[in-house]
Amino acid sequence: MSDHHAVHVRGLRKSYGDLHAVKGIDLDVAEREMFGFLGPNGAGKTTAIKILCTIADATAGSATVAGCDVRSQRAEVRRRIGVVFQDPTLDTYLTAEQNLRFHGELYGMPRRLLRERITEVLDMVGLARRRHDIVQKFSGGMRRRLEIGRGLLHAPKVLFLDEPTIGLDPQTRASIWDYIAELRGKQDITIFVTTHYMEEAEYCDRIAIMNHGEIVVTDTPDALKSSVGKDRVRIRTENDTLAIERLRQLFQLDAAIHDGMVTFSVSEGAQFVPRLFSSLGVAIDTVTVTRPSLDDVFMAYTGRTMSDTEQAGDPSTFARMLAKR
Ligand SMILES: Nc1ncnc2c1ncn2[C@@H]1O[C@H](COP(=O)(O)OP(=O)(O)OP(=O)(O)O)[C@@H](O)[C@H]1O
Repeated sequence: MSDHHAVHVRGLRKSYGDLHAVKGIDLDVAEREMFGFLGPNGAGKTTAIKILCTIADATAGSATVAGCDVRSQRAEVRRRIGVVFQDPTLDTYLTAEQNLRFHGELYGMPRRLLRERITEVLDMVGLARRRHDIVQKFSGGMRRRLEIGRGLLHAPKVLFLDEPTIGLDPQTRASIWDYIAELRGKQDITIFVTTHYMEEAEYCDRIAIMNHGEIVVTDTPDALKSSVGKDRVRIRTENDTLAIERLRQLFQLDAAIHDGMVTFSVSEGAQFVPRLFSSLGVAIDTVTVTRPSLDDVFMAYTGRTMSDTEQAGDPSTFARMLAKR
């Protein structure tokens, strides 16, 4: 039922001539969920988001956003969404406040409400003290935060963020995600975000992995990681040979020494550790548990790693780069 979903998509397709960018995807995003669209360049993420934001028309299929049909209720959808796209769209010669005011006026927000909301969102994205500074003086991270604030100005039900951290350094990326995560605590909002950074998908409640225009799997990051394999446990013990022997006897686990530590794979590693301590009968000095990464997940579902797909030089991406020049 679309009424109970912030985003409800069935059989969505988009073709550019012979190129099938989105090949009939189904998707449900719950209200207040942080939902991630993950995939390499050219997977079709931006195309799908553009359709949901009413910027592009679908070739086939249906979609509702905040309960409104993206085809027949465009204006209603637009009023209910906030959008932050990859390409910066701030007026750098205007101040932070002027950028926000301009946007609010475009949305026909009443003057008093607009003044209050500008104060609120600048506070929310940590730019209250830079309100009257021109954007030209802002760092990349500050600009992106201002764009996110602008996307929130008219109190949207659903916020779409297309690669919100692209081109930013790792530290700034982490701080942008902190702001996004904080937002959820403060606002009654659904966040739909695309990224091709695996580690960023960890922030999402659920993620859909998109590849070649199709959604190959949708689940929570934890469930996806559990689905692809076991955790790796490494222990340093008083007597490694005995520890290996006991692991085999007690738990039927095949352990070996790697980098000076007894290493083995087991499901639910964190839950296994207490049993290990209580039953092994060999003193353990240190223990580390490593979960499978989302890179492992991507590999399992697509047969290649994210970096493989980027290094292979997706010709469509290259064509777009040329087109942008
Ligand atoms: N306007 C367009 N005309 C023709 N082809 C397009 C157009 N927009 C996108 N494409 C193609 O559709 C495919 C999907 O592109 P899309 O931008 O949706 O991918 P993406 O997953 O968002 O990638 P990125 O991470 O690079 O943004 C690509 O092959 C791309 O070249």
